[in-house]
Amino acid sequence: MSHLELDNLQASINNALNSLRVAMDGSRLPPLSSQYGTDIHPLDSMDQPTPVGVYQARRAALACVVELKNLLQHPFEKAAESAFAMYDFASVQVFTEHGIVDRMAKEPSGISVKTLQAELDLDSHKLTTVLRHLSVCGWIRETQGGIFALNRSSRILLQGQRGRALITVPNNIRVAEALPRWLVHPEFRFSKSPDHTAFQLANNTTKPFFEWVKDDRNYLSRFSACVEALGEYVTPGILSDYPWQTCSESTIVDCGGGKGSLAIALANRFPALRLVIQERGEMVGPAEANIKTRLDPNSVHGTVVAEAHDLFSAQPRTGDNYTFMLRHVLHNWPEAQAVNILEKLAAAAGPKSKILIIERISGHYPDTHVELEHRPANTMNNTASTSLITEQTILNSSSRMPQALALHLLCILNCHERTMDQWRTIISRAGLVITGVYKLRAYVSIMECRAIRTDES
Ligand SMILES: C[S@@+](CC[C@H](N)C(=O)[O-])C[C@H]1O[C@@H](n2cnc3c(N)ncnc32)[C@H](O)[C@@H]1O
Repeated sequence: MSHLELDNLQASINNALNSLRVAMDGSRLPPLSSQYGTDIHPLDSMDQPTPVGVYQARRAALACVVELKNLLQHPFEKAAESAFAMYDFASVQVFTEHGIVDRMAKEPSGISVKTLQAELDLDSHKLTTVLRHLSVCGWIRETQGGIFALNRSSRILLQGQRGRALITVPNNIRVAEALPRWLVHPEFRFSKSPDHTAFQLANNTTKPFFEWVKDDRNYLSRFSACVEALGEYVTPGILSDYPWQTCSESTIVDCGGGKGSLAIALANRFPALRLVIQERGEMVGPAEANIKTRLDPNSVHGTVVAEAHDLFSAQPRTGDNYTFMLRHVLHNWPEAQAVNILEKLAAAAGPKSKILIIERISGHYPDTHVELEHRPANTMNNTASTSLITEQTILNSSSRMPQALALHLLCILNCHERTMDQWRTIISRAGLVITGVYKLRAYVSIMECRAIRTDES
C-alpha cells in the first residue's frame, strides 16, 4: 500500500541526509556525534558560517525529523509534552544556575549524582529526576545508573557561552504565563501599544519594556547579553552573504546597535569599514567597553565609535557619506513607529546612501516576489534543491527558534513579525525603496534600500 506522507518523508530524509554527507565531506568536516565525547564540532561554531550545502541539507533533514514526529507521535503524548514543557526550561535553569553544567564539564566521562550532592549541596534523589529529564531533552546522557555526562550540545550552556546568555534572562516564564490573560484583557486585548503587553501584566508596571529595563541594571545586563547572543548567532551569515566591501566608501551607522557586536565583527572582518554605533544613552558605556575589549587592537583608532542618539530624533549624520544599518530594531516597533524611524533615515540619506534593514521576513518569499532594481549576483536562494519537501515546510519545521522569538517579542513589546509585503509597505511609507533582498545563511535577511528621490515620488 502506498503511504503517501510517510513515503515522501522517508524519501526526503534520505535525500537530505545523503546531501548532508556529501556536503560535509566536500567541506572536509569531521563526522558528527552527540553521544560520544563533548568536543565542539566545527558546525557548532558561532563565528563561521555553515557551508552552503551543509546549511541547506541540515535544514531539510531537521524539517523532515519534525514532520515525521508530527506524523507518528500519539496526539496524547504531544499534549503531554506541551503540558509539561515548562520543565524543559526549569531543568535547564537548574543545570546552569546551580553550577551543574560547569561542574560536569570537568568530568567528561561522567559524574555521579552522589558527588554532585556532596559538592553542590543538592538532594541527589531530586537531582536524578531533573538530570534524567535533561537527558531525555538531549542535553546530557546517563552513562550508567546515576552517572551523567555532558553531550556536545551542553557546551553552549557553560559559563560565558552564548546559550547561557539566553537562559539567564529572568522572569520570561512569568511573561509567558501572562499571555492568555493578555489576549482577553479588557483594555489591552486590541491595543498595539508597547505599553500594553503581557510584560506589563506580568511585572505589574505601566512602563514600556525599555523604560522598565533601564531602571534594573541586573536585568538590563542579562537582557543585553541575550540580545547580543541572538545577534551573534546570525552574524556569520550576515558577514558572509552580503557584499560589505560595497560600503567601504561610506561610514556605516548602526542605529540601535546595542553593545555593538555586529559593528565590531564587521570592522574586524573588513578593516576598510568605518562604523558608528548609535544607542540610547545608557547603552553607550557598554558599547564602548565592548569596543575596547573586542575590536582588533591593530585597527585604526576611531574605526568603531559609539554615540548616544534617539531613533526618533532627526539623524545628525547626513548625506552620501553614510550607510544606515538596523538589525533587530524595527521588529521591536509597531508600524507607525517603524515608519517614523525609517523616515528619519530617509531624510538623512544622500542619493547614494544605503539603508540596510536586517530582520526576519516571515513566510516564504520566492525571489521573483521581490522587485529588485538590480538583481544582486550573490542573493542566495536558500531553497534546498535536494529536498522533496517544500520550502514552506522547511521554514515551518526546521527550527522553532524564529517563531518562538517572534512570540516572545510580541509578549514583551507588542511587535509583529512581518512578511515581505508588510516590510515593503513600511519601507515605502517611509519614502524608501527596496533595491535588493539578500537571503542569508541565517533566519534573518538583509533588505537593502535607498531613499526615493523627490523627482521619483
Ligand atoms: C533588539 S536590540 C538590537 C541591538 C543590535 N542592533 C543587535 O542586533 O544586536 C534593540 C536595540 O534598540 C535600542 N533602542 C530602543 N529604543 C531606542 C531608541 N529610542 N533610540 C535608540 N536606540 C533604541 C535598544 O537599546 C536595543 O539595544
